[in-house]
Amino acid sequence: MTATPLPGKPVADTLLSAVTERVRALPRPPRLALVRVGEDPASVSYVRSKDKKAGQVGIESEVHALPEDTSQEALLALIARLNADPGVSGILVQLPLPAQIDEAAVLLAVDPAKDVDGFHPYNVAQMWAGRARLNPCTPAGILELLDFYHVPVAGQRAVVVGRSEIVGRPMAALLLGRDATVTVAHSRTADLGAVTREADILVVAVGRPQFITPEMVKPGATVIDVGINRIEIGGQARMVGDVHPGVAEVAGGLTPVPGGVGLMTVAQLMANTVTAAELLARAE
Ligand SMILES: NC(=O)C1=CN([C@@H]2O[C@H](COP(=O)(O)OP(=O)(O)OC[C@H]3O[C@@H](n4cnc5c(N)ncnc54)[C@H](OP(=O)(O)O)[C@@H]3O)[C@@H](O)[C@H]2O)C=CC1
Ligand SMILES: Nc1nc(=O)c2c([nH]1)NC[C@@H]1CN(c3ccc(C(=O)N[C@@H](CCC(=O)O)C(=O)O)cc3)C=[N+]21
Repeated sequence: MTATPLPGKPVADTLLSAVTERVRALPRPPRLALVRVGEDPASVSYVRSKDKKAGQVGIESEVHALPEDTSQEALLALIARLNADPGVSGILVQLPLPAQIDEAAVLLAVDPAKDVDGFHPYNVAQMWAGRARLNPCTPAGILELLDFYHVPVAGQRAVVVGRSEIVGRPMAALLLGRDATVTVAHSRTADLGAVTREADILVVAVGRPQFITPEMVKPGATVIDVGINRIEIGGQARMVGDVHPGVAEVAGGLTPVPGGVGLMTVAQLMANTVTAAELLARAE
């Protein structure tokens, strides 16, 4: 058996054309503020692609690139200014932040109504309660992908490997909200393979190249590979996921890397930005 490939592109394109329509229906274009601290090459490239995608769907964007040695005070001052600016509908602070900055304090400072990442504690609580309007982009994008490919979620056994605040935990919350039976596995999980083999839907966000091997997967399962790992093979730079290619021989469906979840993350950010702008326009 060979798994059905589940590419992100048709899903992202469908989501983005709906976003473009919603942008046109607004009195003025949404504006997305992208904040980056330092020059981490991955962060530079992600922020650039978010900036570019915004332009393609009619969302205005502004990139605030701050030096590596920016103080927490200076970053909080910028966020306060963006919160107060009625022209700004969404604010994203690219993670990770340099060590001198307390990430939790920064996430707490973003106006929850403009928190297009869904990382503010208020939005996190709303999400776990099953009533958030702004959900974290990667997990929300994964649900869009499952729906697009008609993968049933309600009543299914879902296993999420990884418990980060940006992927694993919110993924578990959203799957629970869709009536899956959810297990969260992590580095202290005993007999990980036995746990992952239970999954009808297996979401992998570990950050280790080709970590999930074929014997860890139930035949026919849907496998979502969130991992982005840059490695060198024979002197060639390559991007690989957290799932071993051999899993395609066992799984029923598998997302590619690149071209899978990453595209959904960026598309969902545009959807969240237009949602924030709609809420702001309604409140006026
Ligand atoms: N495609 C996309 O849009 C996105 C991709 N990513 C990618 O997804 C991956 C994960 O990202 P992120 O969640 O931020 O990563 P983190 O490093 O924050 O979290 C990794 C998680 O994996 C768990 N883990 C590590 N080793 C093992 C192990 N041996 N067995 C079981 N669990 C383990 C950790 O467990 P513990 O908590 O016990 O330490 C932790 O919960 C990365 O490759 C990242 O680049 C991230 C965001 C978006
Ligand atoms: N506040 C915050 N919000 C985030 O959403 C956030 C973050 N911080 N920090 C880092 C992670 C990572 N992330 C990705 C975005 C796009 C791709 C993406 O576009 N991937 C493409 C191509 C990747 C490439 O070519 O470099 C793909 O998988 O096909 C991947 C990963 C968002 N993150």
